[in-house]
Amino acid sequence: MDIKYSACEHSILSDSIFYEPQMQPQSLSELVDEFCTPKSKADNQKKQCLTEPEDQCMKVYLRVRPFSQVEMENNESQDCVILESSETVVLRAPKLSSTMKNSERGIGQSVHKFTFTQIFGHQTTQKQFFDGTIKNLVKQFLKGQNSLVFTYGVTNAGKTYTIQGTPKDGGILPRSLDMLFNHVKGRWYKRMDLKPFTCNEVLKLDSNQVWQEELVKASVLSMLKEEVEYRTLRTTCQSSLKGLFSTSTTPEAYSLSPDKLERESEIENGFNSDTDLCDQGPVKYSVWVSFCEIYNEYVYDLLEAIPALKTQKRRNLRVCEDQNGNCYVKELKWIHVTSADEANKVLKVGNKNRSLACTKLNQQSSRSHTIFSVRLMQMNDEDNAQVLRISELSLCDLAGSERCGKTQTFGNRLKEAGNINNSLLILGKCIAGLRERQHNKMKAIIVPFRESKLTRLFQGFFCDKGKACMIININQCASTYDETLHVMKFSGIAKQIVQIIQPKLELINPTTRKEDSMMVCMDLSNTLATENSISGDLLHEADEEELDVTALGYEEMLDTIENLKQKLIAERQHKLLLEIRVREEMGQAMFQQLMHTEEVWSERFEELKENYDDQLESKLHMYKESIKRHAYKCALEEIKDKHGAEETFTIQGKVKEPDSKLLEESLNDCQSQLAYVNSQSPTGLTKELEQLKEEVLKTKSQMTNLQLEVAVNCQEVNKYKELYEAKAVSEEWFEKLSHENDQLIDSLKREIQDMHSALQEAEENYQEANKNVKELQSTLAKQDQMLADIEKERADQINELQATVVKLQEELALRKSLDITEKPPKKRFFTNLAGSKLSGCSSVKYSLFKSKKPS
Ligand SMILES: Nc1ncnc2c1ncn2[C@@H]1O[C@H](COP(=O)(O)OP(=O)(O)OP(=O)(O)O)[C@@H](O)[C@H]1O
Repeated sequence: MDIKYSACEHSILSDSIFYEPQMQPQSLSELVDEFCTPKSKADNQKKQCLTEPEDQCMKVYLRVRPFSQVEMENNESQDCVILESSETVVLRAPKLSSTMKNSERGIGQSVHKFTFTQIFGHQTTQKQFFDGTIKNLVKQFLKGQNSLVFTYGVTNAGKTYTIQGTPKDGGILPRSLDMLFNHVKGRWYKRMDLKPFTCNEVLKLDSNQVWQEELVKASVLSMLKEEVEYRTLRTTCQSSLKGLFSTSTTPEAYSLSPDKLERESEIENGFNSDTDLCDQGPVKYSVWVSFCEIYNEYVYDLLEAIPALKTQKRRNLRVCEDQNGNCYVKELKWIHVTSADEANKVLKVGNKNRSLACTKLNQQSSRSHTIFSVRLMQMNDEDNAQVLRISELSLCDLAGSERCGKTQTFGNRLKEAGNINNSLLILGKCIAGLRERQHNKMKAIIVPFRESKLTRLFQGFFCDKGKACMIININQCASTYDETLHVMKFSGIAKQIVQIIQPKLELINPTTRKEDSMMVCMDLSNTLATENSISGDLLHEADEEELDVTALGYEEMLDTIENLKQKLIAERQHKLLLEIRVREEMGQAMFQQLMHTEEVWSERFEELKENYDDQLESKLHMYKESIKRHAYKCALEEIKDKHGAEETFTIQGKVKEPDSKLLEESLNDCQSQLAYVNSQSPTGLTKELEQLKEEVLKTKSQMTNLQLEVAVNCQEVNKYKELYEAKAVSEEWFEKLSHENDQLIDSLKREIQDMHSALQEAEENYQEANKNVKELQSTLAKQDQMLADIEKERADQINELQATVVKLQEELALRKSLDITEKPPKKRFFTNLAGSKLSGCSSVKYSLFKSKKPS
């Protein structure tokens, strides 16, 4: 099929896409089914989307991969995918697909039609695809817009090919890097002392931290084990260290291919991202990249070396939130790069670690989501740099989607499969929820971003802080038709999402690095309030956020404890429910398998029974016939011997008369034999008789054999009967198992209840303790008050005493002066002195007595 399409972007709804908000789909396939709708409903949705400005709707592109040689040989080409136009594709179910079988049974249709922003056929080159899809998004990224691109499709559909491409023909990622570095060429912010932390935060690094960054970069690039480059890097690193960390490798170090040059001139002719920043002087750039993967709900840094020992685990990273509610991967390595070559090397290192991890941990690449991110920082001044803005471009290669809901595995593997696909399911829910929220602005719609790491990291791009773009990759193979159809249905809803970005106006002030871990303290209560408005889901809230409790006050701490308690309860309940669900699913799967086994055995049993019945019947019939024939022959012989040939004929005629149809054939036989006998000599007849006797003997032995066979068959029938009985026993066992399961579920429910009551009790105890604390606090306050009163009283008494002493001293001085002038008799002076002392002491004693009064 030769299809060339011009780049045009229309936003027409898929005919078969619909989301029912009231429903809570349980699996991806159910969710996908939710998206299918009768035409009338889809038309309503179509009208709604058409009211939104076209360029504000999320772009969803479709890329169809060509057949491989092997696929052609395996008859995979059955015209399942028909590209009708640059926006419309028709999927026609092949004969053996479940979709076809279902449609034959009257469930669903065998032909589906979908529309996309643009469709790219199997002959589209990497350049055509880049130009027609991501190029504009990269332009916007260079202008400061956060952008996300994610590929979605079944395994082997061409997702990695689309993102990374081949060394000779790069995909959208290397092309975006080329475009970026061509744009910033010669306008580098040469120092490494400013590092973007999130899209709104910049860290100011001191010389030691810059040195550390250089070392990290050198160690990451050295993982490629390209000796020459490693040596160059070390020299670069050493020279940069010598030069007080002032410069990095020069951006001019990489050569420009003709392709690059072409793109460069395109950029220069096509747009200038600096136009709206020109009033702030010449713009300088700094580029940082990271590469991580989400496997089984664990985030791993792909730029971190895989542990050499099998016993050592890979370090999994945490997803945290900054003060503005932006999610980021804590401790993820961000490498400062100055050329597309360096960025490509980082990509190679990540890929190497990814593939190594695959062999070591027996993972498959399609089971993890990988995210390559680029942060572009724009500054206005070399000496006193002011950060104008930071933008982020993330390219995500999602895991193959066909495992969703289809994995009929048991036990741990079932759990694992559930984990792996959870993020895809939640992504679908988020996309559906977002559309619903936009559609029903008055309603508080829950968008469960917090339910998976992937959607937590995607949240910003979906919620006013950036733009997202989806690439659907499909192959045209008949064998994966059903999965491909799911992917197509899944993608449709995304096209209806409207994305309006809040403009960033303020300059970003660099902050110093707080701690090595770059932990950001958060007011959890505020976060919770915001979160509730966003998701309303306590279940997974802030489960991994960092919280500096020392920064919180007493009341806040109590709130935090309360919140954490709630979350713990919710988490436990969620885990229990999950376990119950998994057990139920396992039980159901086992039950189905048993039912299936039973059906197969019953069918086989019936078949065998019928076969043996037929065989027995035909053999018995044969016996009867041959015995009859033999008896008749014997009878004729006897008659012939006794009465002669004439009589024999008359008897033969009589026998014939009653028209015994059964014996007609035998009689004819006998007649011919008789005629033959008549024509034969007596010796011939004797011979014939001998032969007949032999025949009788043979028939007898045959009969014995048949009897033996019947006995063997009976044994076999008994065996099957036994098997049937065994099946009944296994049914019983299964019933017992399900009974045990029920009991387990009951006990788990009881446990939940016990936990509830224990928690309630704990809460009551806690409240009582709290009350006691409050009482004690009020008593303490009263005592403090009393102490203050006593101290005040004491101070008064001391003042009083001091006043008395002063008074006495004055009196003494007065008396002394009087003594000198009047010289009264000695006796009287002492009497006076004693009298005054006594009065002073009594007052002191009195005040002391007062102060000692019990409080
Ligand atoms: N447009 C294309 N043109 C030519 N070959 C392609 C194209 N797309 C994919 N291929 C080839 O198809 C194969 C599968 O592609 P790829 O590995 O990208 O699939 P995938 O969807 O990433 O699979 P997985 O989910 O397992 O990682 C590769 O050999 C790739 O080279």
